[in-house]
Amino acid sequence: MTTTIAIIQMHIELGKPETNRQQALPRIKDAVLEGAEVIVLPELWTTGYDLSRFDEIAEPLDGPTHQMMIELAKQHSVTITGSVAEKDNGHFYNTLVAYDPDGNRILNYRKAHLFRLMDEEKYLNSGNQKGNFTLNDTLVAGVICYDIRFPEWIRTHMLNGARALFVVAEWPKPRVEHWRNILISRAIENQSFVIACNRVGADENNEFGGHSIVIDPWGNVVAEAGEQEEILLCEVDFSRVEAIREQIPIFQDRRPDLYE
Ligand SMILES: NC(=O)CCC(=O)C(=O)O
Repeated sequence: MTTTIAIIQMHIELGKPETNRQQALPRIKDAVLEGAEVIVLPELWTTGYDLSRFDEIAEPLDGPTHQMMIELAKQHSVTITGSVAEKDNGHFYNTLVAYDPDGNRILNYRKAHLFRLMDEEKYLNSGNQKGNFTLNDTLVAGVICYDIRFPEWIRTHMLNGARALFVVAEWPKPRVEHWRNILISRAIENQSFVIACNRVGADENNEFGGHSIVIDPWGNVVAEAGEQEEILLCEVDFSRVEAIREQIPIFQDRRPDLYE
């Protein structure tokens, strides 16, 4: 059985949550019309990296962005995911959430590795929980941008049994080859689907690279966007993971006794 995934590769207006929500809306509706069952939005898709204004624009987990995601999920019977600037008890987080078709929050993952090159460590707290969640009956994982540079972090999610890695990002254009190569490596070494959404456009400091991508557990790129706004659609059959994990049983052949 396949699942239709839609990756919304969009521009994000810096520090303008309501504008970004309104700009995402028609794209999400188009994705639904195309048959999407799972909709993936970028990292910090309502605020961008306006970190110094998070006191004004970050929201608690019942804020307007979450209400919108819940309503869309219920109205269109889809799962919807993306990271949102979170404010909790005076602390700020870059938090990846997912809502199922009943509007239940099935993922609440705070970015674990903060990216110094974009000043995250100055403004944000890091999370310390994994991003595993269940999509229909399939265990998957969700992480945020810089997290993909830490193969051991991704591996811990895969050792829990995840069959797919969802990634949301604001990944700058000058390093887009790192993005592609790291994601392909994470797919091959974990024999997992990788479903990754990057933004496009620019803010005051960075131009972003697009190239949202879907990679199968053999490492083949099965769908890839360009550098402009785009809805990237892809059918994914999560059951393909088993056959590849049987053919080359890396999870059985691991030698954790040697790795510490
Ligand atoms: N938003 C991010 O975490 C960017 C990570 C990045 O650009 C990298 O090179 O790593």
